Amino acid sequence: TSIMACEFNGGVVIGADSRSTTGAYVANRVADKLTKVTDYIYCCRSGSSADTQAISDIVNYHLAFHRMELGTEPRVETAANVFRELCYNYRDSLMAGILVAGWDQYKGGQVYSVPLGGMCVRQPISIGGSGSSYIYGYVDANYKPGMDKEQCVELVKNSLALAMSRDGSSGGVIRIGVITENGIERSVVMGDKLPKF
Ligand SMILES: C#CCCCC(=O)N[C@@H](Cc1ccccc1)C(=O)N[C@@H](CC(C)C)B(O)O
Repeated sequence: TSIMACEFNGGVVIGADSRSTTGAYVANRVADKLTKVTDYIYCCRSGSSADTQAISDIVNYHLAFHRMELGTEPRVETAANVFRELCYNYRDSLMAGILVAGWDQYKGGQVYSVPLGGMCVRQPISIGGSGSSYIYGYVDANYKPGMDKEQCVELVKNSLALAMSRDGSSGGVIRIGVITENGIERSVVMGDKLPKF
């Protein structure tokens, strides 16, 4: 898996490849790793498909309940803390590297990384999954604070395309999500349209 999330003024851009593997076998070439938590909060999943599906279902349930009690949309930080609580408390039983990203009325666009051990840290830009190993240098060299939505989309597409070209566990299409106060706008970059380097 190759996943990425990037903050911009007014929202976040999330992206993922679409390959699910069992060893070298491609179990699914059109997997959807961008998973809804609330209308304004999504997560990018890497690691065990089963574990990350189970975790995101539980978080979705908790936040739906919290939203009813609260009477307004939950904070992105709250969603990240529910992921962290689960990923930390059951760290010996899980294989889940999750990026939590979304928009709320208090702090706008936010990205929180919840890697394998169950820590939680906010980052303006974050990458994850097996493919991320190949693009740390590219992301460090090309990320600048204060990028707008279009620049973030461009960086996410180029970064994931590079990771997908080198990582055998990543491939397929690039799924993109842009989350703002208006909700999410999804798009897909097909194999023949991937940025070529
Ligand atoms: C059996 C079976 C199907 C296993 C599917 C399955 O979880 N594949 C995993 C790799 C993995 C992990 C842990 C145990 C085994 C196999 C996979 O493709 N993970 C991708 C993300 C998920 C959300 C699709 B990515 O991280 O590469």
